[in-house]
Amino acid sequence: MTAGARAPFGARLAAAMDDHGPLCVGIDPHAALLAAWGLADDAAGVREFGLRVVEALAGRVAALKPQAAFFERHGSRGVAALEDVLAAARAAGVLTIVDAKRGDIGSTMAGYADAFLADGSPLAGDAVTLSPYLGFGSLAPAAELAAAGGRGIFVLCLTSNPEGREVQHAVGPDGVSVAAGIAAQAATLNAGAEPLGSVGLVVGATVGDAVRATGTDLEAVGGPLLAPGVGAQGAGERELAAVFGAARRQVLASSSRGVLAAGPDAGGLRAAAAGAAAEARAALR
Ligand SMILES: O=c1ccn([C@@H]2O[C@H](COP(=O)(O)O)[C@@H](O)[C@H]2O)c(=O)[nH]1
Repeated sequence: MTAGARAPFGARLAAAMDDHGPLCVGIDPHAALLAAWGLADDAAGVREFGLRVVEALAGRVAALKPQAAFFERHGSRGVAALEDVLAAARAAGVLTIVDAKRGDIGSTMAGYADAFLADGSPLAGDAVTLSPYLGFGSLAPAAELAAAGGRGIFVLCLTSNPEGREVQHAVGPDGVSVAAGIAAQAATLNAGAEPLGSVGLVVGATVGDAVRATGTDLEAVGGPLLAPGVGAQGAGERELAAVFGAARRQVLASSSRGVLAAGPDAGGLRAAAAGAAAEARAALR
């Protein structure tokens, strides 16, 4: 599909969430999961793992989120496996968020943008996760390329791990927390976009009262909120509802191991994803 023909990512994601529920399933081929699925811990194993998840869940969940780290740990062949998984997802018509968490000075960010967001790149997904800790403005090349091609970005804001607080809760001389500042800059980029902008944030479902504590206005972001931490990290319906409050309709809950542990049987994966999607829908309606 050419860039001109592709609707904005935010609109495509909103439609997919309406159709399938607010759930993204991560493709995280951990060594332990590969063993449990009877696959080798090598590039062929992660490729087969990813292809099976795509085959089982395309058309049944709003998005899939391959975790680049588990492919990269197998070197160039692992990266080629990620390319194959992304190609299969593209062919199956399921949205992909490449969880790569890239961040660098602007001129290098342009390289990452070309890798993960350019038409024709074998590593391109529909969106990519980015780290704003070299300054939100350093992400501009990715935000611009994403917007031009109908793709999206998800910027780390309040991550699901407890260590994130030391950076994300820090308050600057203007009295604004790092997290709130990131959210405000995302809101500026999404201004006027309906029904959802294409600049999303990552806000873990495990963060407790961090949204309030940091003064982060998630509703004003106007973009999707990718919420990892569901399932294996302990968050469920109660946490999703409590963390996101009035911003709940923007939330795309994300679970990897919580669903993947039900594999390799496609029926098991589908049942686990359907259960997680139903829980997310109930929590976020
Ligand atoms: O704040 C964050 C940002 C990203 N992640 C990623 O999501 C999945 C979570 O996997 P589970 O098996 O569901 O715990 C993983 O790829 C993380 O790198 C996150 O957990 N928290």
